[in-house]
Amino acid sequence: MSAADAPAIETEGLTKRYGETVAVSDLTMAVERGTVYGFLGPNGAGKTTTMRMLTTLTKPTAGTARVAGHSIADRESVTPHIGYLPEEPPIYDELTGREQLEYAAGLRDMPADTADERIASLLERFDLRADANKRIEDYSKGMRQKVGVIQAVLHEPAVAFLDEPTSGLDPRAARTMRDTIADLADREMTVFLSTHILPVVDELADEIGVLHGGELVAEGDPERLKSRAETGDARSLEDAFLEITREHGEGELGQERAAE
Ligand SMILES: Nc1ncnc2c1ncn2[C@@H]1O[C@H](COP(=O)(O)OP(=O)(O)OP(=O)(O)O)[C@@H](O)[C@H]1O
Repeated sequence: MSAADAPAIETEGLTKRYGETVAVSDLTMAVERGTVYGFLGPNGAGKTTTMRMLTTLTKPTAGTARVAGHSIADRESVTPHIGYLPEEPPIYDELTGREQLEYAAGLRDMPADTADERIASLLERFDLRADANKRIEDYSKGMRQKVGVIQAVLHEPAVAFLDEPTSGLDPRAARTMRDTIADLADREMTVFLSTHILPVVDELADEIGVLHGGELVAEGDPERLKSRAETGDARSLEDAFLEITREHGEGELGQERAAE
Protein backbone atom coordinates (compact mmCIF):
# COMPACT_ATOMS: atom_id res chain seq x y z
CA MET A 1 0.00 0.00 0.00
CA SER A 2 1.41 3.43 -0.89
CA ALA A 3 1.66 6.17 1.74
CA ALA A 4 -1.14 8.03 -0.09
CA ASP A 5 -3.66 5.18 0.44
CA ALA A 6 -2.62 4.21 3.95
CA PRO A 7 -4.90 4.87 6.95
CA ALA A 8 -4.14 8.14 8.75
CA ILE A 9 -3.00 6.23 11.81
CA GLU A 10 -2.28 2.54 12.28
CA THR A 11 -0.70 1.00 15.32
CA GLU A 12 0.31 -2.54 16.09
CA GLY A 13 1.07 -3.77 19.57
CA LEU A 14 2.03 -0.25 20.65
CA THR A 15 3.24 -0.40 24.24
CA LYS A 16 4.85 2.04 26.66
CA ARG A 17 6.15 1.09 30.08
CA TYR A 18 7.52 3.41 32.71
CA GLY A 19 9.27 1.05 35.13
CA GLU A 20 6.51 -1.11 36.62
CA THR A 21 3.74 1.05 35.12
CA VAL A 22 2.29 -0.08 31.80
CA ALA A 23 0.96 3.24 30.48
CA VAL A 24 -0.12 1.81 27.10
CA SER A 25 -0.50 -1.90 26.53
CA ASP A 26 -0.45 -3.67 23.16
CA LEU A 27 -2.53 -1.05 21.36
CA THR A 28 -3.62 -2.06 17.87
CA MET A 29 -5.89 0.33 16.05
CA ALA A 30 -6.50 2.12 12.73
CA VAL A 31 -7.96 5.54 12.00
CA GLU A 32 -9.30 6.27 8.52
CA ARG A 33 -8.30 9.41 6.66
CA GLY A 34 -10.58 12.44 6.79
CA THR A 35 -12.30 11.28 9.97
CA VAL A 36 -12.53 12.55 13.54
CA TYR A 37 -11.47 9.89 16.04
CA GLY A 38 -12.61 10.50 19.61
CA PHE A 39 -10.02 9.07 22.00
CA LEU A 40 -11.57 8.66 25.42
CA GLY A 41 -10.48 7.22 28.73
CA PRO A 42 -10.42 7.98 32.45
CA ASN A 43 -7.54 9.94 34.01
CA GLY A 44 -4.34 7.96 33.71
CA ALA A 45 -5.71 5.66 30.97
CA GLY A 46 -2.74 6.33 28.68
CA LYS A 47 -4.20 8.85 26.20
CA THR A 48 -1.42 11.44 26.46
CA THR A 49 1.24 8.73 26.34
CA THR A 50 -0.34 7.35 23.15
CA MET A 51 -0.40 10.80 21.57
CA ARG A 52 3.19 11.44 22.59
CA MET A 53 4.25 8.20 20.89
CA LEU A 54 2.24 8.95 17.74
CA THR A 55 3.72 12.46 17.52
CA THR A 56 7.25 11.01 18.00
CA LEU A 57 7.83 12.81 21.31
CA THR A 58 8.39 9.58 23.19
CA LYS A 59 9.54 6.19 21.92
CA PRO A 60 7.40 3.07 22.38
CA THR A 61 8.80 0.28 24.53
CA ALA A 62 7.37 -2.18 21.98
CA GLY A 63 5.18 -2.20 18.89
CA THR A 64 4.99 -0.06 15.79
CA ALA A 65 2.85 2.72 14.35
CA ARG A 66 2.48 4.63 11.11
CA VAL A 67 1.04 8.11 10.90
CA ALA A 68 0.12 9.55 7.49
CA GLY A 69 1.85 6.49 6.04
CA HIS A 70 5.18 7.08 7.81
CA SER A 71 6.74 5.04 10.60
CA ILE A 72 6.91 6.91 13.91
CA ALA A 73 10.46 5.56 14.21
CA ASP A 74 11.33 7.98 11.39
CA ARG A 75 10.70 11.30 13.14
CA GLU A 76 11.70 13.53 10.23
CA SER A 77 9.27 11.83 7.84
CA VAL A 78 6.32 12.02 10.24
CA THR A 79 6.54 15.51 11.71
CA PRO A 80 5.79 17.55 8.55
CA HIS A 81 2.42 15.75 8.31
CA ILE A 82 1.22 16.21 11.87
CA GLY A 83 0.13 18.93 14.24
CA TYR A 84 -0.13 18.51 18.02
CA LEU A 85 -1.94 20.51 20.63
CA PRO A 86 -0.70 19.12 23.95
CA GLU A 87 -2.25 19.97 27.31
CA GLU A 88 0.29 22.79 27.74
CA PRO A 89 0.82 24.36 24.30
CA PRO A 90 4.48 25.12 23.55
CA ILE A 91 4.38 28.91 23.30
CA TYR A 92 6.80 31.65 24.31
CA ASP A 93 5.52 34.29 26.76
CA GLU A 94 7.86 36.93 25.41
CA LEU A 95 6.50 36.75 21.86
CA THR A 96 3.29 38.33 20.63
CA GLY A 97 0.59 35.96 19.41
CA ARG A 98 1.38 36.85 15.82
CA GLU A 99 5.14 36.38 16.31
CA GLN A 100 4.54 32.97 17.89
CA LEU A 101 2.47 31.88 14.89
CA GLU A 102 5.04 33.27 12.43
CA TYR A 103 7.71 31.36 14.31
CA ALA A 104 5.63 28.15 14.12
CA ALA A 105 5.08 28.71 10.38
CA GLY A 106 8.85 29.19 9.94
CA LEU A 107 9.57 25.89 11.71
CA ARG A 108 7.18 24.28 9.23
CA ASP A 109 8.93 25.92 6.24
CA MET A 110 5.68 27.53 5.13
CA PRO A 111 6.11 30.12 2.38
CA ALA A 112 5.71 33.60 3.96
CA ASP A 113 2.67 34.66 1.91
CA THR A 114 0.78 31.40 2.59
CA ALA A 115 1.67 31.68 6.28
CA ASP A 116 0.52 35.32 6.49
CA GLU A 117 -2.78 34.44 4.86
CA ARG A 118 -3.43 31.42 7.10
CA ILE A 119 -2.40 33.30 10.25
CA ALA A 120 -4.66 36.25 9.40
CA SER A 121 -7.62 34.00 8.66
CA LEU A 122 -7.21 31.86 11.81
CA LEU A 123 -6.67 34.92 14.05
CA GLU A 124 -9.88 36.33 12.63
CA ARG A 125 -11.74 33.05 13.03
CA PHE A 126 -10.70 32.72 16.69
CA ASP A 127 -11.43 36.39 17.41
CA LEU A 128 -7.80 37.04 18.31
CA ARG A 129 -6.95 39.65 15.67
CA ALA A 130 -7.25 42.66 18.00
CA ASP A 131 -4.83 41.03 20.50
CA ALA A 132 -2.40 39.54 17.98
CA ASN A 133 0.27 42.17 18.67
CA LYS A 134 0.13 41.82 22.47
CA ARG A 135 2.71 39.68 24.26
CA ILE A 136 1.53 36.21 25.18
CA GLU A 137 2.46 36.81 28.85
CA ASP A 138 -0.49 39.21 28.93
CA TYR A 139 -2.91 36.66 27.42
CA SER A 140 -5.69 34.89 29.32
CA LYS A 141 -5.72 31.08 29.51
CA GLY A 142 -8.28 30.89 26.70
CA MET A 143 -6.24 33.22 24.47
CA ARG A 144 -3.15 31.05 25.00
CA GLN A 145 -5.20 27.98 24.13
CA LYS A 146 -6.35 29.65 20.90
CA VAL A 147 -2.70 30.30 19.90
CA GLY A 148 -1.90 26.65 20.68
CA VAL A 149 -4.78 25.41 18.55
CA ILE A 150 -3.94 27.72 15.64
CA GLN A 151 -0.30 26.64 15.59
CA ALA A 152 -1.33 22.97 15.61
CA VAL A 153 -3.39 23.33 12.41
CA LEU A 154 -1.62 26.25 10.71
CA HIS A 155 0.23 24.09 8.16
CA GLU A 156 -2.91 22.03 7.38
CA PRO A 157 -1.40 18.78 8.64
CA ALA A 158 -2.70 15.44 7.40
CA VAL A 159 -3.29 14.44 11.02
CA ALA A 160 -3.99 16.82 13.92
CA PHE A 161 -3.67 15.46 17.47
CA LEU A 162 -5.73 17.64 19.78
CA ASP A 163 -5.64 17.12 23.55
CA GLU A 164 -8.58 18.89 25.23
CA PRO A 165 -8.84 21.54 22.48
CA THR A 166 -11.78 23.36 24.11
CA SER A 167 -10.00 23.67 27.48
CA GLY A 168 -10.34 27.21 28.82
CA LEU A 169 -12.37 28.41 25.83
CA ASP A 170 -15.53 30.47 26.32
CA PRO A 171 -18.72 29.11 24.72
CA ARG A 172 -18.29 31.09 21.51
CA ALA A 173 -14.64 30.05 21.11
CA ALA A 174 -15.53 26.43 21.94
CA ARG A 175 -18.15 26.57 19.15
CA THR A 176 -15.49 27.95 16.76
CA MET A 177 -13.16 25.13 17.81
CA ARG A 178 -15.81 22.50 17.09
CA ASP A 179 -16.60 24.09 13.70
CA THR A 180 -12.87 24.15 12.91
CA ILE A 181 -12.50 20.44 13.70
CA ALA A 182 -15.49 19.64 11.46
CA ASP A 183 -13.98 21.81 8.68
CA LEU A 184 -10.62 20.02 8.92
CA ALA A 185 -12.31 16.64 8.50
CA ASP A 186 -14.38 17.98 5.56
CA ARG A 187 -11.08 18.89 3.93
CA GLU A 188 -9.78 15.31 4.25
CA MET A 189 -7.64 15.99 7.29
CA THR A 190 -7.80 13.57 10.19
CA VAL A 191 -8.39 14.74 13.74
CA PHE A 192 -7.36 12.60 16.69
CA LEU A 193 -9.34 14.19 19.47
CA SER A 194 -8.85 13.48 23.14
CA THR A 195 -11.25 15.13 25.55
CA HIS A 196 -13.29 14.45 28.67
CA ILE A 197 -16.11 16.60 27.26
CA LEU A 198 -18.27 13.83 25.87
CA PRO A 199 -20.90 15.94 24.04
CA VAL A 200 -18.04 17.31 21.88
CA VAL A 201 -17.04 13.78 20.94
CA ASP A 202 -20.66 12.77 20.40
CA GLU A 203 -21.12 15.70 18.02
CA LEU A 204 -17.90 15.35 16.05
CA ALA A 205 -16.48 11.85 16.16
CA ASP A 206 -16.94 9.36 13.35
CA GLU A 207 -15.32 6.68 15.47
CA ILE A 208 -14.56 6.45 19.18
CA GLY A 209 -11.97 4.43 21.05
CA VAL A 210 -12.07 3.99 24.82
CA LEU A 211 -8.78 3.39 26.58
CA HIS A 212 -8.72 1.98 30.11
CA GLY A 213 -5.62 0.95 32.00
CA GLY A 214 -3.62 1.37 28.79
CA GLU A 215 -5.85 -1.01 26.82
CA LEU A 216 -8.36 -0.26 24.11
CA VAL A 217 -11.51 -1.66 25.73
CA ALA A 218 -14.20 -0.43 23.32
CA GLU A 219 -14.32 0.95 19.80
CA GLY A 220 -17.10 1.95 17.43
CA ASP A 221 -19.11 4.83 16.07
CA PRO A 222 -20.99 6.94 18.66
CA GLU A 223 -24.35 5.30 17.91
CA ARG A 224 -22.90 1.85 18.33
CA LEU A 225 -21.27 2.70 21.65
CA LYS A 226 -24.47 4.32 22.88
CA SER A 227 -26.79 1.44 22.04
CA ARG A 228 -26.95 -1.20 24.71
CA ALA A 229 -25.86 -4.50 23.29
CA GLU A 230 -28.35 -6.44 25.38
CA THR A 231 -31.52 -4.31 24.89
CA GLY A 232 -30.69 -2.10 21.88
CA ASP A 233 -31.85 0.94 23.93
CA ALA A 234 -30.15 4.27 23.28
CA ARG A 235 -28.28 5.94 26.13
CA SER A 236 -26.06 8.99 26.36
CA LEU A 237 -22.37 8.75 25.50
CA GLU A 238 -21.67 9.61 29.13
CA ASP A 239 -23.74 6.62 30.31
CA ALA A 240 -21.96 4.40 27.79
CA PHE A 241 -18.53 5.66 28.88
CA LEU A 242 -19.30 5.18 32.57
CA GLU A 243 -20.62 1.68 31.96
CA ILE A 244 -17.69 0.60 29.77
CA THR A 245 -15.06 1.93 32.17
CA ARG A 246 -16.91 0.52 35.23
CA GLU A 247 -17.13 -2.93 33.66
CA HIS A 248 -13.42 -2.93 32.95
CA GLY A 249 -12.58 -1.55 36.38
CA GLU A 250 -14.60 -4.35 37.94
CA GLY A 251 -12.88 -6.85 35.65
CA GLU A 252 -9.48 -5.79 36.96
CA LEU A 253 -10.68 -5.91 40.54
CA GLY A 254 -12.05 -9.36 39.84
CA GLN A 255 -8.67 -10.51 38.52
CA GLU A 256 -6.88 -9.06 41.53
CA ARG A 257 -9.34 -10.86 43.83
CA ALA A 258 -8.86 -14.09 41.90
CA ALA A 259 -5.10 -13.76 42.39
CA GLU A 260 -5.45 -13.32 46.16
N1 LIG B 1 6.88 10.29 32.22
C1 LIG B 1 6.23 9.37 32.96
N2 LIG B 1 6.88 8.66 33.91
C2 LIG B 1 6.24 7.73 34.65
N3 LIG B 1 4.93 7.42 34.52
C3 LIG B 1 4.23 8.10 33.58
C4 LIG B 1 4.83 9.10 32.75
N4 LIG B 1 3.88 9.59 31.92
C5 LIG B 1 2.75 8.93 32.22
N5 LIG B 1 2.96 8.03 33.19
C6 LIG B 1 1.96 7.09 33.76
O1 LIG B 1 1.32 6.45 32.66
C7 LIG B 1 -0.06 6.31 32.91
C8 LIG B 1 -0.84 6.95 31.76
O2 LIG B 1 -0.69 8.38 31.84
P1 LIG B 1 -1.25 9.37 30.72
O3 LIG B 1 -0.76 10.75 31.06
O4 LIG B 1 -0.91 8.85 29.39
O5 LIG B 1 -2.83 9.26 30.96
P2 LIG B 1 -4.04 10.12 30.35
O6 LIG B 1 -5.03 9.13 29.84
O7 LIG B 1 -3.52 11.12 29.39
O8 LIG B 1 -4.62 10.83 31.65
P3 LIG B 1 -5.40 12.25 31.87
O9 LIG B 1 -6.80 12.07 31.34
O10 LIG B 1 -5.38 12.38 33.37
O11 LIG B 1 -4.62 13.32 31.16
C9 LIG B 1 -0.33 6.88 34.29
O12 LIG B 1 -0.30 5.82 35.22
C10 LIG B 1 0.84 7.81 34.50
O13 LIG B 1 1.14 7.93 35.88
